[in-house]
Amino acid sequence: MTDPSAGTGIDGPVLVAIDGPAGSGKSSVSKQAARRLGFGYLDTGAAYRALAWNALERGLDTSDAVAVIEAAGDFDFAISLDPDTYWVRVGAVDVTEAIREPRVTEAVSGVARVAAIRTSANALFRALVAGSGRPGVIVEGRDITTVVAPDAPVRILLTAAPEVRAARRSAELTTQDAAAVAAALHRRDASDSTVVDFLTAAPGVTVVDSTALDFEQTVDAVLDVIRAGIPVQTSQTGASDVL
Ligand SMILES: Nc1ncnc2c1ncn2[C@@H]1O[C@H](COP(=O)(O)OP(=O)(O)OP(=O)(O)O)[C@@H](O)[C@H]1O
Ligand SMILES: Nc1ccn([C@@H]2O[C@H](COP(=O)(O)O)[C@@H](O)[C@H]2O)c(=O)n1
Repeated sequence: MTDPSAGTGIDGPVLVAIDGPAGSGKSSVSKQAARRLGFGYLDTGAAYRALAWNALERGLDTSDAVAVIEAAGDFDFAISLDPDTYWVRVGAVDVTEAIREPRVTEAVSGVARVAAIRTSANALFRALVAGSGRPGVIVEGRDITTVVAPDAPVRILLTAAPEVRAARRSAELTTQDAAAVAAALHRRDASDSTVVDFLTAAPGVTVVDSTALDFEQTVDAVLDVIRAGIPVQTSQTGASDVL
């Protein structure tokens, strides 16, 4: 069930929803756009990754829904919404780097396919936005435009051609074989897209295709969509303008 006020900005921060496949630029572009707006930034994939990390640390089978639910039982998750100081913690452990390890990336889809986990995660995401203390939060993931915040005033599907996404990811992971990196990325998209649809834009969702754009051009394209969608008070007369 969705919170009827989620994303409207009436009772809390404005929510900007961004979805897209692996390597489309969701986290890097959202983080930079949030900085430019003074907004918070919420990386929802980090929650699924941290839970996968927790399960692996405990030696649990991440393809077993019962084991995954067990791992979620004492899961003490915390994340920064500050785009300038990003961190992720499980209990006292800083897992910001550890959740990017290939073993976690391989396991995360198994964790994310468990319906009970998704329900709890979505409630957590809405609570984090509501308590952010920011005028707005850019929330990125796979089902933000459709499930977490379908009523958000700005909803974007950020995409790029599969070979371009694979090349960008491969450029980050220079110690790994490029073909293996591309195969892992496409395998994860195939698995994740059986659970939620982030490859086609739902009605009302704006597509930003970064295939032919560089990073800054993509940030600007996303900011254009946000500014077009969010009216804010800019004068003491109460006149409405855009960011
Ligand atoms: N328009 C762009 N042009 C060039 N490089 C880009 C562009 N957008 C993003 N990148 C780079 O592509 C890589 C992947 O981006 P990022 O990690 O933000 O993707 P993502 O969608 O969050 O991926 P994942 O879902 O796997 O976490 C990063 O190195 C980022 O700097
Ligand atoms: N809204 C979301 C966000 C993420 N997932 C799952 O988490 C994995 C990691 O996400 P990244 O954005 O860090 O790559 C992703 O592969 C999905 O399995 C999700 O299901 N819903």
